[in-house]
Amino acid sequence: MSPADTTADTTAAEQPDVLVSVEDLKVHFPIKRGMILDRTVGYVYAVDGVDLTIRRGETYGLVGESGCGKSTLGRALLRLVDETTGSVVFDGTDLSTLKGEPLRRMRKRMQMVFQDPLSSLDPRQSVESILVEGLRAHGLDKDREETSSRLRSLLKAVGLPESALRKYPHEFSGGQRQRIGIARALTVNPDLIVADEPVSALDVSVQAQVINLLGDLQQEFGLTYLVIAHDLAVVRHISDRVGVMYLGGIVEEATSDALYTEPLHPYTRALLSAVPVPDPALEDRREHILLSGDLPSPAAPPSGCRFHTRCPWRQETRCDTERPVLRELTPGHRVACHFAEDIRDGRIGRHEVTAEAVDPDLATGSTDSPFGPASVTEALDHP
Ligand SMILES: Nc1ncnc2c1ncn2[C@@H]1O[C@H](COP(=O)(O)OP(=O)(O)OP(=O)(O)O)[C@@H](O)[C@H]1O
Repeated sequence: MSPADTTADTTAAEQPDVLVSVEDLKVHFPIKRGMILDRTVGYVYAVDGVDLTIRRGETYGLVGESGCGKSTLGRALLRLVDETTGSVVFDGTDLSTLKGEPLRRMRKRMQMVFQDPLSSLDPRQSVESILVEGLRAHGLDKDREETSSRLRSLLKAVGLPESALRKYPHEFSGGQRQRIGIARALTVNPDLIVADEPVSALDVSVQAQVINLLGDLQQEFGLTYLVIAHDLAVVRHISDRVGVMYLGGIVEEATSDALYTEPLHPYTRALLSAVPVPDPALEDRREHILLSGDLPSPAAPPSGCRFHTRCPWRQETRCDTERPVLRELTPGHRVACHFAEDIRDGRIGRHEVTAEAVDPDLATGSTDSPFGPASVTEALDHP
C-alpha cells in the first residue's frame, strides 16, 4: 500500500469534513427455497465490500449498470437495509450502534429522493398533507403558523407556487412532481440527500431543470448529495466526485473531470465509450470498447476480479483469482485493476503491452487519455 493509500484509508472517518464514511460494507440478501423449511440456498451479493467517503457539501455520483448494487448501497447508507458486515459512519456515529429514538433522530438528517415521483407520492394526498406528513414524522408540525410558513418557503425554494399545496400529484407534470418529492425530502432540514435516479423518468429538457434545482438547493441549504444514476452524463454534470460500481464493488473513483477525461478502469472506459457524442468527427476518433457477455449474476459473482469475465485487459490466472483492491493510482484517483496498477508501477512497460494482453476485437484504443487508452494504443502501434 502506498503512503497515499494509507492516508486515504485510515483517516477518512476522523476527518471533520467527512459526513459519511463507509468501510468494507457488504449487503448480502439470502435466497430462500422451500415452502416449509425456508432454507437459505445462496446469497445475492448486492453490495460486496465498498469503501467510500462523502465530504460535507459534496455531491458524490454513483454510476453503474442496472443490478450492480447502487440502490442497495444508497439504502444501506440510510439504514433502510441492514448491512451484513462493515460499517456506515454518519457524522462520526456508527449507524449500526443506533436503534429506536436515536436512530429515528439520525434518520431525520438523511433523506431520499426517488426515481419515479408519481409512484413515490400518495395519489390520495394533497401536496400539503404529503409535506406535513414529513414534518409530523419528526414531530415538527406542532405550531400551525410555523408549519404553514415552512411549507410556503419550501415550495418557493423548489420553484412551485403556493397554490400547489391544495393540489394532488396527478395534477402536476413529471418535473413538478419531482420538485414535490424534493420538497418532501427537505421538510426535515436534512444534511444528506440520497437521490436515486432523480431525473431518469423525466424528459431531457426537464432533467436539466431538476439538476439545476438540486445544485441551487445545495448552495442554499448546505446539502450533501449521493446521486445515483445509470446515465453518465447526468452524474458528470452534477458531481464533484464519481464512483463507478460493478457487481457490488466500486472499481474506480475520481473527481468528475478526471474520471471523464482519464478513465483508468476498462469498465469505466467501456461505459464512456458507449455514451453518444454529438460530433461525428469525434465519434470516429474516440475509443470504442464493446464488452463481451452480460453482467454476471450477483448471486454467482466471478472469482478474483469481478470484471475479469468481460475484461479486454484480463491477465490470466491473476485476474481470475486475486480480487484487486481500490487503490490510489494518481492523487485522488482510485482504481481496482491489476493491469492499471501494473502500468502505473512500471511492471508492464507501455511497450510490453502485447496484442495478447488486449483483445483487439474488444479494445480498439484511442488517443484521448494519456494513461489508459493511449498506452495500449501506443504499445499496439509500436511493438
Ligand atoms: N430486498 C432484496 N432482496 C433480494 N435481492 C435484492 C433485494 N434488493 C435488491 N436485490 C438484488 O440486489 C442486486 C442489486 O440491486 P440494486 O437495486 O441495488 O441494483 P441497482 O444497481 O440499483 O439496479 P437498478 O438501477 O436496476 O435499480 C440485484 O440483483 C437485485 O435483484
